[in-house]
Amino acid sequence: MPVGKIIKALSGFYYVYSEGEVYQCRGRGVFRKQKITPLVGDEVTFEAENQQEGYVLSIEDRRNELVRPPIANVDQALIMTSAKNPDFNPLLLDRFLVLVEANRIEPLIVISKVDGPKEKEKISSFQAIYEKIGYPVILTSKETDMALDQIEKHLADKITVVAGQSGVGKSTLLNHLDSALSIETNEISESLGRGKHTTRHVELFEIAGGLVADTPGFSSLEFQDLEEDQLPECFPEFREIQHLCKFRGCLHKKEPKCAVKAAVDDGEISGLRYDHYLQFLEEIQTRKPRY
Ligand SMILES: Nc1nc2c(ncn2[C@@H]2O[C@H](COP(=O)(O)OP(=O)(O)OP(=O)(O)O)[C@@H](O)[C@H]2O)c(=O)[nH]1
Ligand SMILES: [Zn+2]
Repeated sequence: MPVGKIIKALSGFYYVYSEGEVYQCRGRGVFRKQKITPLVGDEVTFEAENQQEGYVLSIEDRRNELVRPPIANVDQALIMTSAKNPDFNPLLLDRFLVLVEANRIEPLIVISKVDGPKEKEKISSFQAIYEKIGYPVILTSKETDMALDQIEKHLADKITVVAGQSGVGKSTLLNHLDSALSIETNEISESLGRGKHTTRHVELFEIAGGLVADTPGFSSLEFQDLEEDQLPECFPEFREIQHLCKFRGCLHKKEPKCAVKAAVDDGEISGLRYDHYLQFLEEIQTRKPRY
């Protein structure tokens, strides 16, 4: 039975990529009965007489599953933030990083609009914080042609979604990565008077030996599904030393003999990251229960 990966879902068809060819498939009837919806990113087995008429027969277990956009098995999130316009926002960056970590997705941080020495100076201390944690950080600007070769190196063999605040340059980057994508950037969509974020299908595009979603990911930045004990797991620099805390399940807040707090006091862990952690923890602890 051939295996492949769904790279596009549109009008009830699933487009399965397998060994260099794309097969247009329908889902098996039993999926609807079992309320299973195949997703872009799914690893599937299928059968097809020809490239127009196939059936998806089974879906492999998913490693993760994003809701908006609906994509399964995402390996990497390219989190884009800008040095200016909009202003660099480390709180928002940490929010993205937590959501990405919670979904077992690897982050790649791209800071855009580092157009000159002034911007470089402004973000250098932040860059150091994230690189120390082990996150890759790539700086881009118009002049350096968006550091495409550096970014492309991270795309091979992965499914990547691009995430980030409005206006940071996600569409600009995607268009540079593959001009065939021709995604509307802000200026164009505004001048045409069309609303942004019009509903469109999700599609994975092959770029630099990997697959990149053409629709930005993580539209909701709330920690809806995250419990308080999962939050420290989303900070790799806490994860690394928390076995040294006196209490198992230490939330690194008021507990005595907490290794994380000690590391913050020593400057080993960034105080800014720790402040954001406390803010997120508070948010989770005061969240209204859902029924
Ligand atoms: N100076 C500078 N401007 C940039 C850079 N990248 C993008 N821009 C500009 O930033 C603006 C917003 O870019 P977009 O690509 O539309 O941003 P986006 O993240 O896709 O925004 P949304 O579609 O609203 O989510 C445009 O005017 C771009 O020309 C950069 O590296 N340097
Ligand atoms: Zn602790």
